[in-house]
Amino acid sequence: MDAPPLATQGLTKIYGRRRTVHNVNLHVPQGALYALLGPNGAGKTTTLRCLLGLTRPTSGTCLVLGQDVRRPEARRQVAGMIDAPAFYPNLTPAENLRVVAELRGVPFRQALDTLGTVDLRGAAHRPARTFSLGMKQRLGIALALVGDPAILILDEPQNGLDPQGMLDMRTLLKDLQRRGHTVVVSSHLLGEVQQFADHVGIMRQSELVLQDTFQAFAGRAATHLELETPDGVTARQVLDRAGISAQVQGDRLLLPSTQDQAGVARLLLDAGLTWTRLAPSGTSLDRLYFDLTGDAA
Ligand SMILES: Nc1ncnc2c1ncn2[C@@H]1O[C@H](COP(=O)(O)OP(=O)(O)OP(=O)(O)O)[C@@H](O)[C@H]1O
Repeated sequence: MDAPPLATQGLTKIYGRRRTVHNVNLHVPQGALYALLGPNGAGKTTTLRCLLGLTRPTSGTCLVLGQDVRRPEARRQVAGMIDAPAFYPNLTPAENLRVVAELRGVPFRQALDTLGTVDLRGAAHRPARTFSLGMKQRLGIALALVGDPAILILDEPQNGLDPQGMLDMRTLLKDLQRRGHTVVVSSHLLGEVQQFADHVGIMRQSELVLQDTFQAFAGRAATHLELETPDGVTARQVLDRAGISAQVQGDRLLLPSTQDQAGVARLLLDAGLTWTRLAPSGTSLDRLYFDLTGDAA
């Protein structure tokens, strides 16, 4: 089996007498858009710093495509942005890219293409100090993309952004994934992460307390599968014939949460039915997150 793009084994970091990361076994699958969630101080940034090879673990290892991140060939596969984006504010994006391209031995033309990916081509020749926070974050990502690393690690890229900036960042993250990058993003905003991540790891007080696909995580919160369809009576008959008991609640049907969502969708489609909503619901995800972390989402 191929090694996953990113993994940690027993990752532990101790600063002085303070244990910041304890025995974390992260597993980030190929092509994932993985959110590392947790309240402030949970140990997310330290974990990401170790994954980027910026901080040496006290014990345990960080593996990039199966190799220790401290090996140069592993380091070349992973890039990112920790805390604030790092660039020369008095230089333009094009000038910043030239500096990074030279450092990484990448042709300048190729480096310049990253501005298209982050939608900053129109601002290529403006000093970066004049940028909004969202533009600065996107410039930071463009710089990380120089050399086309397989894996991107971004520490709270949505922090401090206004709603439009958040939306742009969400779109960019999905686009990076579509372009084939494996992306890891830390956040303390469950509501945001819910809108883009397909995998989730949750940290609390230095430990990884949950790691799963987002769908499975959401499934833990669900007590039932909720179906809204303009043709509830026929839908109920179709489900009944397939041995699925559905309760009627107002204009919705509630199915057991154990039902396979894709299977139910297939049944409805085969019967020529449409629906406006088919999704797990029940205990709120916020509640589940709070129970896991003690943090209000
Ligand atoms: N270089 C350091 N020296 C000493 N303590 C540190 C250092 N870096 C982090 N810590 C401590 O480790 C704990 C975890 O910090 P970390 O930044 O990894 O958490 P986080 O989950 O990213 O939180 P935040 O969202 O606030 O950045 C914090 O209490 C922090 O003060």
